[in-house]
Parts: sequence; structure tokens; C-alpha cells
Amino acid sequence: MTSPRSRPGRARPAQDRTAQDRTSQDRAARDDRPRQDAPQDGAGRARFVHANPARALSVRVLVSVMAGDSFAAHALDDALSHADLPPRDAGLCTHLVYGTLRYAPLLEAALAPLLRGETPLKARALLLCATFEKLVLGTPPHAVVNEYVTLARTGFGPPALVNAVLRRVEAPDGLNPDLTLPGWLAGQYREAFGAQSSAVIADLLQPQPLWLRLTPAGQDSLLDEGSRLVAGEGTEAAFGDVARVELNRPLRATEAYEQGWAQPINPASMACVLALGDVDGHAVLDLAGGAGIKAAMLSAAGANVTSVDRVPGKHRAARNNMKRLGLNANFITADLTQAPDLTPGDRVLLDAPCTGSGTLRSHPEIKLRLTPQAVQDAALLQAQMLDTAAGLTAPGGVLVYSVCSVTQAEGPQAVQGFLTRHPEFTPEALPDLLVPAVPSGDGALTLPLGGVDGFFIARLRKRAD
Ligand SMILES: C[S@@+](CC[C@H](N)C(=O)[O-])C[C@H]1O[C@@H](n2cnc3c(N)ncnc32)[C@H](O)[C@@H]1O
Repeated sequence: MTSPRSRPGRARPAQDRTAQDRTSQDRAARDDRPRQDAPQDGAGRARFVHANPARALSVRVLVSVMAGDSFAAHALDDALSHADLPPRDAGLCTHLVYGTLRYAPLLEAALAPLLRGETPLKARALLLCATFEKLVLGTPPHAVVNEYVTLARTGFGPPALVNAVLRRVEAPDGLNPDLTLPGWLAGQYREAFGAQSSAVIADLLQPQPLWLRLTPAGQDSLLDEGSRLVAGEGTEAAFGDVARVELNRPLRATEAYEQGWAQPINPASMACVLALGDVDGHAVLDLAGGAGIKAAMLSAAGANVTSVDRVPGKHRAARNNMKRLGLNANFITADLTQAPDLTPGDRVLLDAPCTGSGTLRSHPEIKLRLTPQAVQDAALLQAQMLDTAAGLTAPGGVLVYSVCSVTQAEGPQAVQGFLTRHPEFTPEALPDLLVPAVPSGDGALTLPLGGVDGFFIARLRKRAD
């Protein structure tokens, strides 16, 4: 649960509207006349109020994310870059969007008994956001009702319904964190993390910290500029050279970023690179290399990297980033469900496309969309790509398979199926991954606590002859 310390500003009394505002807002509102459910002053007189801009923007972003149009991070960045909100309101907006998404299944359960039939998307987004404020943030109920009924009037839903629902909505089962995941997904977390699963599921509800891989010059520069390296609850401030950072300015405005001394990467993502062992001087194939973050880390460790992905646009982003970092890699566009014409490598990383179920703290919108069928579809694609990766691993070489997912089908079962189809491979013990991890089939799962993502990682050796 969000601690009182991390709460954003409490709901503030709505302000009076200016004449000009009244004109423009009235056009957007369905019904401009004072209503029974309009905010009222102490004497019971209806008063005109602004919809709070941070809340309005939050609900707009939620509508776009819930429609499946975009990831929360992209939608929020885009909305904030056009909105020109003061920092405090931008902070509230970010907190409302991510908080609502992190608690969405629980909030849906709280609202369900109060809603009949299909609720239109805009009204649903508004009710979820308001319910998050009321039940989780502890914003006073009358303020929640006032703020969101006012917002409803600007075209987000029937004010009377919003008023009635928000007055009645109550927390189901004392905000049990298990209810913040769909039941089947909570089951996957329990299977993956056993006795630690309750702590893990509760941890997914916290804001995601920023992790940076820093060179020594980058660390000095950030500290000189007044940023801080911080430890999380129960976690280190750094895992190897990946540090948890609180910046005092936007990342792109830091000297460390401009000079290529800093690269955002989760410690669990770095663990996939470490699983390959010493890569200095080795030709490494980075399969499904995407935006080339792991390719960059491999290049920094002295590898001669060839990164392969199906999407050419990702190579463009990766090349630019490599240039910033002063590193090199070859980029090849290919569909890895079929064998490309490439020389096998003695170190191969397949960081396969997956459901992302291990990244719910930074991508909470995934829990709205993920289904058991999507897990099966991902597992099918992963099996095809693993077969391609087998052919691209030189005899005696090492194949590391990783996914940022904690489901059985994409992790231990994927490797089990692979080893049955490819008896020329045997699983090997993983080197030190620098992050806490638990055994999982023939590999390991990084423990998603303190902002570390949940990655399944396995290291497989191909027979030499
Ligand atoms: C988990 S992301 C990789 C992230 C990357 N390793 C990194 O660290 O930045 C998975 C990647 O798989 C790619 N992909 C999906 N299907 C593919 C296919 N059939 N062939 C090749 N690449 C594919 C996607 O474009 C995506 O970039």
C-alpha cells in the first residue's frame, strides 16, 4: 500500500471559474445548469468549479491506456509534454495514472457491485481513478466526490452515476494485495515465488525507481550535480555497477547521460548479460536484441556483438544509443522464427519476446491485458525462436535464454521442452547474477523486490562435437 509519506497532495478545494473558463467548459459539459449533485458550498448553494487539470489529464491518459492504444509510460510522457502542468500537478498525475493501473483489478472488484451493464470507457477510467484516490490514497471522500463529479461534467460520464457510485464504493477484503492481480496471474506468482510471493505481489504496487548502469565518471558526475544513490526497502543502492538513483534533474539533462556514462537498465536485465559469463573478446549473438540495451552492455564488456531483431526501427534507436555510449555493434534485421544466414556464435543471448509479466511494477497496464491465452501464444513463439537459437550456437558454445516473465510456460517449461527437442544441450549453473534469485526448473528467477524486475534466466551449453 502507498505509504502516507509518498502520498501526493491531498485533493484541494476546487476553484471558482473565470468567465472565460465558464464559456469554454460549458460547451464541453453535457448539462451546464446547477444540479442536485453539483458541488455545494456550506449553505447548500451550487458553486461552479474547474475540473482539476492533473486529475483531468490522469483520466485522459487512463482512457488511452485502457483502450489499448499505448503503454502508460508513452501516454503519460506524451500528455505531460503537451500539458505544461506545474511539477506538483505533474507528480500527482503520474501517481494517479500508475497507482490506478497498479490497483486496477482490486478497484474493478470494488466497483462491480455498484455498476450494471457495460460502463463506457471514459466513465470507467474516471471511476477507477477516483476509487484509487478514495480507497488507496485516503483522499477525503467528499473531496473525491466533488473533484470527480466536476470532471464527469466535462464529458467523462454521467455526473449522477459518478456521484452515487463514489459515495458508496468500499474497499474489498481490506485492500488485500493479492486482489491487485487477476486470480490466474496471482497463482503464477505464488507458484514462482512460494513463501515470498505475498511480499513480491505487495512490492509490485510501489512506484518504480530509476536504475542506471554508471561508469565511475558517471557516478562522480551525478553525485557532483546533487543526485543521490539510494537503497530501496530491503534492497541495495547498487547491484554491481547498476545503481538505484534519485536524480535532481531530468536524466537527459545530466552530464552523465550526455557523455554516455549512464544507461538506464534494470539490474535483472543486466543479470541476463552476466549469465553469459566472461564475454571479453568473444563474438556474441544478441538475438531479439530490440533497442540494443543488452547489446550495449555486452559491447561495454568487450564482446564483438551482432544484434538481430525483426523490427528495423529498433536498430535505428539502438545505433543512436550506441553512438552516445561510444560503443559498437552490428545490427541485422531478420525474423528469428526461421534460421537466418548467420555464422553461429560461441556466446548467444536470446532475450525473447514475452508477456512482460515480471515487469508489472514499471508496466502495470500489462495486468489489464494479459490472458492465459497470451501466455500460451508467447510460449509458442519462444519455442520457435529457441530452436533457431540452437542452430546459431556454435558447438561447445553457451546459449542464455531469458524472458522478463514469471509464468511457468515462458520460463522453466519453455526450457524443459527445448531440452527434450535438443538433447545436444545441457543446463549449466548460472554465474553470480548480482541480484537475489530463486531456482526455477533448469534456470533461475530474479526476485522482483525493491524495483528489480522478474526475469527467468537459463544457461545452456551445446555439446562440443
Ligand atoms: C524483450 S525484447 C528485447 C529487448 C532487448 N534484448 C534489450 O535488452 O533491449 C524482444 C524483442 O523481440 C523482437 N522480436 C519479436 N518477434 C521477433 C521475431 N520473430 N524475430 C526477431 N525478433 C523478434 C521484438 O522486436 C523485440 O525487440
